Amino acid sequence: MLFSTWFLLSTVFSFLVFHLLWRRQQKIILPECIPMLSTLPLIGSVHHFFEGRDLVKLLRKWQMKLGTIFGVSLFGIPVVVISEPKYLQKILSSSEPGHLNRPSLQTTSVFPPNFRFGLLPGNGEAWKSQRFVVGKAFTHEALKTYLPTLNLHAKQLISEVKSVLAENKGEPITQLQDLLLLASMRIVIHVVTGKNVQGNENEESSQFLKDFHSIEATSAKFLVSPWFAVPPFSWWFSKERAEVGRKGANMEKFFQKILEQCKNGEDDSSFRSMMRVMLNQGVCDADLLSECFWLTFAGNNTVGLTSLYTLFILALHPEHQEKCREEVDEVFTEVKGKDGNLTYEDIYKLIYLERCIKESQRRITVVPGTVRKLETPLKLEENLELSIGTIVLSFHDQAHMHPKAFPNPEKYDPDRFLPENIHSRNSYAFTPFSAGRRDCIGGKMAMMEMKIILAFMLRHFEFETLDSYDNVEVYYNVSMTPKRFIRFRLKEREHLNL
Ligand code: HEM
Repeated sequence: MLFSTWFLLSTVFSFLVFHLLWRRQQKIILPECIPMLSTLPLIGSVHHFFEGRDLVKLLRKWQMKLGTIFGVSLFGIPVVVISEPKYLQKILSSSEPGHLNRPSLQTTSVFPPNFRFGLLPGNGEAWKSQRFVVGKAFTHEALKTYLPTLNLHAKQLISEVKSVLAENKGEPITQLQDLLLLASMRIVIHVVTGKNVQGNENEESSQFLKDFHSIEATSAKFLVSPWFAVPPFSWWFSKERAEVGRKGANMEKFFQKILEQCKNGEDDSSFRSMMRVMLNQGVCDADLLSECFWLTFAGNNTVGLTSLYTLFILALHPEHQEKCREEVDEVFTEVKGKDGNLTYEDIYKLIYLERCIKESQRRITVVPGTVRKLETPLKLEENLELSIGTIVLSFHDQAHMHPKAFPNPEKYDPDRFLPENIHSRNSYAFTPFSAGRRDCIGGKMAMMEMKIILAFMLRHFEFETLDSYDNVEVYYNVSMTPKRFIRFRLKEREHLNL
């Protein structure tokens, strides 16, 4: 009896899935002139995903074979992958509401159910009004007020690196990645909530950090496979699902407590946290807490990893490292007498460092692609139009290696970002923070943060690495992450008497 019920249910279920996939496959087709990965009935090109486990490596391989625009079918859903700057411009510069939405697939379902609202997962009118609200926390005036916080955490990072060096007694160190990720996490939480969670003295905040890292790791595990295009069966039946729900509830309590303090005027009054900015504009508690989660999620790994790759690449190129350090030393010499804190004006003087960060972002693009789901057709050329329902994947990773925009793309050359060179190429050729109306809202803050972290690091240490471009494998884990820790050798600049 039990078996026959089970058999009947699974037959009906399989039929429904089959029917759904079949209908979907009939509906949307890509223009014929776009080269496609070969397809099989129902599953489309999904079998190709078994050629390797790293999504970005696969996309690079297919691009080599098919060109800077190609199509993939995921169970009948057409995906167009583009890395040609003129096509990136078409999708990213569009302000047409039907070109601004991200596909709401598995992406949100693998996160805690209480965190469904926010800029990152949001779409349509709700996204538009939230972008206006959150935008007020990212104006130049607001960014200036975050500077003492950024300096504070950069100094804390230096003392932590010094402790690690003392423990390692001259041996190479592998802890830079963890230390940079922790620093960028503390910064973003501090700026978002107004609360400093530095140090492990507070059990509540260290539990929060643990829960957050665990949710990041779980979401990465589920988001890196092609199954993201279909309802997340693997997620519904996973053991992680209940865990994520529980941790999400704890994290909400953590944010809620800070919100109560904020409402009672007990928050850090030296600047207006993002939480306060939202509160002042009347965002309801549930939405506000959810947005705090997404801002923290978007703004920690990205900054920590980009800082790590910049230090690694500067360690590979001592001549550029030295030029950055000369610039940093000059700025710090002038800084003396201002609590050793870098000001907004100081940061603007770090021009060569900024060029090196950008060139590092070009070589290793931490967010390799961005997606949109078309709700109105998109014209790429006079006779090339993508229809409603198509997913457009802007593959920034490969746009950054386009030889026309970046001749000899393997070469590390910060001068590519001299003003005259920037002006001579399509501005959509370099888009680490994406571009257009739905670009990274935190891009300017991230650049400011990275410049402060790296300026302090270069001021205090000289960097060498035991690794090379060839043996540091960076794989897609939502952000591009090193497969194993990069090995550094650091020399403290004691002679400066800092
Ligand atoms: C190096 C650091 C960072 C990189 C490389 C980066 C990159 C990106 C990219 C590529 C997007 C997708 C844009 C699109 O779909 O077109 C994005 C979105 C976003 N980022 Fe960042 N990001 C960084 C740091 C930050 C920081 C520090 C914050 C905030 C504290 C932040 C908050 C966001 C938010 C909220 C979105 C969603 C924007 C929207 O949909 O309106 N990011 N970021």
